[in-house]
Amino acid sequence: MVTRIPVAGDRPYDVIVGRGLDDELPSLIEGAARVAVIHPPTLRERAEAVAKAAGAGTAIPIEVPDAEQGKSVEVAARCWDELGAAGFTRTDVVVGVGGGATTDLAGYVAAAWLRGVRWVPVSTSVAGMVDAAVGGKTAVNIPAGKNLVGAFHPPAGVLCDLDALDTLPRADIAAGLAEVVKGGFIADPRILELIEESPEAALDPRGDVLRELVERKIRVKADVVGVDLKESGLREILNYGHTLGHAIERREKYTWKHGHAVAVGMIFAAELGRLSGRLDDGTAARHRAVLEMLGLPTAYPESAWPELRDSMRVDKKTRAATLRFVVLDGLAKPGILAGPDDDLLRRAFAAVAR
Ligand SMILES: NC(=O)c1ccc[n+]([C@@H]2O[C@H](COP(=O)([O-])OP(=O)(O)OC[C@H]3O[C@@H](n4cnc5c(N)ncnc54)[C@H](O)[C@@H]3O)[C@@H](O)[C@H]2O)c1
Ligand SMILES: O=C(O)C(=O)C[C@@H](O)[C@H](O)[C@H](O)COP(=O)(O)O
Ligand SMILES: [Zn+2]
Repeated sequence: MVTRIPVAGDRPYDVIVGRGLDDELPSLIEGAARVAVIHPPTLRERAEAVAKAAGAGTAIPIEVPDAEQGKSVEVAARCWDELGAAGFTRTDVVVGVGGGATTDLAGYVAAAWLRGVRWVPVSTSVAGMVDAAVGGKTAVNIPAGKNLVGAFHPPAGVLCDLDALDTLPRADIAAGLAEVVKGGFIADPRILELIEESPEAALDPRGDVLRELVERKIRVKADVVGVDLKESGLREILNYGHTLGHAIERREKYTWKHGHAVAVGMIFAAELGRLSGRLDDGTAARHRAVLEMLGLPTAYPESAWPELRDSMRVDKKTRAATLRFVVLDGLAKPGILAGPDDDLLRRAFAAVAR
């Protein structure tokens, strides 16, 4: 069974979820003479299969470092050199095969090449399928922070082949579920119930529960990015837990999984909402409970606070000197908390400090 989830916008596209989806690729790359297949070493075989499925176009395999190591200006520049050497034109297509880090890189390579060529994420991780591959946010990291250089560049279509999850380590399935939990708190509480009913089923890559969670979270994201691609308002809700999360990732030099940092960041954000009188105690406590069920981290060293506090200044939601956080006014009622004072921030951090 194949599910097609439409994403609206100037150039609408589908997120395709199912098993054995390689036959879907040719229609997404129609008219391309060249197809650059950007992938990390862990997914070389999968990338070869995708290159074969691309059919008529000449495949240009581009192997990049794994995970966040690949999300750099230097790696992007190497990809552009390879596109230049291959004579890559505006009718050619970039395909990213991998998790969220690889598809963020591939999308950015496509966004900047000739000022924007088509791209297709073939997503192979939970975080990639439910979040990174959908919505056209592409980026690389720089020393000043996470995703600080990038572009909004929607894909031509997204392939989420659930068979890929068979080889995804359990820790990465759980980390991807942190983004699914985010979708539960900001928009679709049924997601939380499904995980609470059976965390084991949620983590099983062959089961129906994980598929339902993946599809539900994609719908949450599609509904938001379909009306606010460039994050001029509504889209900010997808950043729940990310203000602190990105600061943790930067402090850990990107050795922490993104979903782990977002898990800690969501508990902090829930506490910010609670302490500012906007979120009830029960919903705040539910954050820790559901994230713990999935084995996700819920604490971070207390001594890191001054550095994290500084790092949060470069968050993209900041306006002038005013820090802005996504908080909840109740379950599935996201809002913005602008300019909380330092004492409130520190007290909220106490909820995760160890
Ligand atoms: N653009 C967006 O809107 C958006 C949304 C969410 C996350 N992100 C980004 O996505 C990244 C996190 O995503 P991620 O967790 O997928 O990261 P990732 O790409 O680093 O993948 C995690 C690990 O899983 C491995 N992997 C991926 N698929 C596999 C498979 N099928 N089998 C075996 N191993 C596999 C990768 O090689 C890597 O080691 C972060 O960089 C985050 O900033 C972007
Ligand atoms: O799509 C969005 O918008 C998000 O914020 C989704 C996040 O899960 C994702 O990690 C995104 O890359 C963060 O964006 P950033 O603008 O804070 O870098
Ligand atoms: Zn994220």
